Amino acid sequence: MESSAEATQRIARISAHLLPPNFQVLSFHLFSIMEGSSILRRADCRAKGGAPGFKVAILGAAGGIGQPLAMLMKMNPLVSVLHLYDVVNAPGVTADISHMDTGAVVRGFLGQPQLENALTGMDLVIIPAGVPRKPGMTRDDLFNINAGIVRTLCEGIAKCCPKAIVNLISNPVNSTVPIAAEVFKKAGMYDPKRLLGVTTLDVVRANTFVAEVLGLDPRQVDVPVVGGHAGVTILPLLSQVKPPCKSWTGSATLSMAYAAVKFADACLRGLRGDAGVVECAFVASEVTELPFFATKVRLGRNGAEEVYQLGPLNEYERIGLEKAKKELEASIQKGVSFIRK
Ligand SMILES: NC(=O)c1ccc[n+]([C@@H]2O[C@H](COP(=O)([O-])OP(=O)(O)OC[C@H]3O[C@@H](n4cnc5c(N)ncnc54)[C@H](O)[C@@H]3O)[C@@H](O)[C@H]2O)c1
Ligand SMILES: O=C(O)C[C@H](O)C(=O)O
Repeated sequence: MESSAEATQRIARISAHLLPPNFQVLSFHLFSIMEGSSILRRADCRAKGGAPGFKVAILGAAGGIGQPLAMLMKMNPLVSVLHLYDVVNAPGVTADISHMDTGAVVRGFLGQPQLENALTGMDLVIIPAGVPRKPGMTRDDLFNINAGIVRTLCEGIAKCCPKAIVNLISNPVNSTVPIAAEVFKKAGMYDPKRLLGVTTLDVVRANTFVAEVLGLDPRQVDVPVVGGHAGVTILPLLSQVKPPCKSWTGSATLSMAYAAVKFADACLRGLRGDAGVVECAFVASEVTELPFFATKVRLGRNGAEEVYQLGPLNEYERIGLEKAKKELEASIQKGVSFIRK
């Protein structure tokens, strides 16, 4: 094993050659920023000496969502360490992202044997791992493959970072969140506040569409989207749009990465202790008779510290709510049975 003095000398040697022709040499070394390499220990030093921040892992980091999500999290000043895990292509994505001259230290982890190292010590785990829909499929069609993937990843979280906040993106969210909850219950570490299904894309879309209709900047618009994340369970409460108004394919990856970062950033601000951080999320809930439901939640040091009520609904929304609850109940049950069976 290389000593830290030797590592320092080696890095100094590399730095001395920081001229364009020598970028090949530098790249060679940077491309070894995978677990177990000597560069990793340098990364550890930077993490300790660098600006304080949170440790974040992305599981499924080489995918359509994972890659732009990793890029955006590397740009987030609240992140000090970024772990990128996938069953394919993690080394290449890690090398690529690590070249960005922002503060977060990036480390890559490839395949199941490295899952535990990827998760150990993490404050926030974001999960976009699993298969996406193809044309003609429903999100529920993904259940058979993604349920097993989410179970395995959550078993790792239960073992290695049981206090982490979990942002679950993998579809069908209406079932994968209950699956995660059951895995955590089995492991005896379930904290409902720390498990959040990411429904931010629905909010981001609703804000954008409503802003377009109203001729506003989407950043000025706030549309609560409640229920769940599939078909009729996605219920935008247009009667509660702010500012108030009188009228009114394949799988997303880039807008989803944006939405995931928006939500993850809110979780990190909550962890930091910022006041008044509120987002919609699919969480354990008593707002309806169902055990999970998406509404606005207040994010704090412990995750979803307060789950808000639905507020007044108009007639159209009340009918939508009943339809949403019926489908949601079946999806939740399906997830629970997958683990309890
Ligand atoms: N919650 C939402 O709003 C929302 C929005 C868009 C997509 N999604 C869902 O997110 C998931 C990912 O979508 P995508 O477009 O990035 O898919 P993708 O196929 O491009 O990427 C998925 C990644 O997961 C990895 N993966 C597969 N099995 C894994 C395992 N066991 N451990 C770790 N990584 C594993 C794959 O190697 C791949 O890199 C899909 O289920 C999709 O339906 C959710
Ligand atoms: O629709 C999908 O399959 C992906 C995602 O859930 C979305 O809302 O775009």
